[in-house]
Amino acid sequence: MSADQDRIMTALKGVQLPDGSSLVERDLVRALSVRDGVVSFVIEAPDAAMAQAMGGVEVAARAKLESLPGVTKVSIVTTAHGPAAKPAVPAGEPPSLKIGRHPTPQQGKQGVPGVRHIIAIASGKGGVGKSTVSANLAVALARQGRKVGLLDADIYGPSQPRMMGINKRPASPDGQTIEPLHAHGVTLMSIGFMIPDGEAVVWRGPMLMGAMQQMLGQVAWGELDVLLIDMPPGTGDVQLTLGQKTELTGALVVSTPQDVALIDARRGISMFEKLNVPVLGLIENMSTYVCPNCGHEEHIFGHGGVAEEAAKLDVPLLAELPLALEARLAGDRGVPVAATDSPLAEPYRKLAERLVQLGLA
Ligand SMILES: Nc1ncnc2c1ncn2[C@@H]1O[C@H](COP(=O)(O)OP(=O)(O)OP(=O)(O)O)[C@@H](O)[C@H]1O
Repeated sequence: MSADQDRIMTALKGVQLPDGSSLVERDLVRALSVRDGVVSFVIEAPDAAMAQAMGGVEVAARAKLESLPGVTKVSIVTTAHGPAAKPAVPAGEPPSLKIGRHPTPQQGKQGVPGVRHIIAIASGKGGVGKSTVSANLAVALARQGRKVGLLDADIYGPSQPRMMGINKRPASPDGQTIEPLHAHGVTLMSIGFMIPDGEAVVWRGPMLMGAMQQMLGQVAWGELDVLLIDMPPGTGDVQLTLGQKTELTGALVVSTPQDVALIDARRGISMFEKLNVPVLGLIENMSTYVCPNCGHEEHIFGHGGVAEEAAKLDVPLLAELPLALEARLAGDRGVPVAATDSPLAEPYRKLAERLVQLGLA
């Protein structure tokens, strides 16, 4: 624990619970993070009733911390550990499926029963089109008759509900397993279906590890040829957890040809190498821009960078995907362009075909 974290924990020792004990004494503080004066943590109450009684405690904890020198912002989320009280749970909703619990101990890397390949789709940098590629590739594989799952693990901004055009809370008839949703022939699960906007952003290591374990192990994925995981950008806790704890077939790294994107992509690739996760190939997105009016082709973000990087790393450049307004509009509409008859579906069809030929999907 860092000196900053120590200081916060010491202050929290003075925050009393209704029964006279303290947050620290009862060991209810989770995922404490202190960065640039911003303090965030989770109060994990033992049950829903106690979580509800925590309102005053949250206010007191916030006031106490805000009075400390150097603290500029305090963000606290209260969650309940274990099942909610029965009457509070509407019928059909999963009572014991609180996503974001602590991980259960696990020996070594684990696969998902019934799933042949698990492929992480990653990028070094946000906004390069990783979610767009994940959605379209999943749909293109499904159109080729493959049984495909898509797990949206982008805790910072789950975009698959929007891109795949479906957003509702999955059911759990037995209260243990989560039934995934289905869209465009793809079996789909998103962290965004299960938690309120922004909640996961405050999670750190163990909470994220627990959430990933649940999304892989508690979801009834069924028999799949391939499960694609749309990762958060960068090289954070989700990547580490998945790389260390999940039997991944490998990772696909998406980048634009821009130098800054490539520098970040390189960082991502080196992380996967350290975790012994094979980098299956690179995908260049926003490769060229073809003007819809005059047909002129422009390399807006430069050209050839991703191909050079792939050659250097001795991994295949699996696709060069054009920058096209239609692709963005399709994503915003909830019908990925790969699900349509547009010529823009073609590069995704080829990418899917290539993965099947390589025995990866
Ligand atoms: N080839 C493309 N042509 C046009 N627009 C695209 C293309 N690829 C992605 N976009 C658009 O760029 C934006 C960012 O894409 P996307 O969300 O897929 O990126 P991301 O890498 O997953 O970002 P983040 O990691 O921040 O979630 C979206 O609005 C998307 O529609």
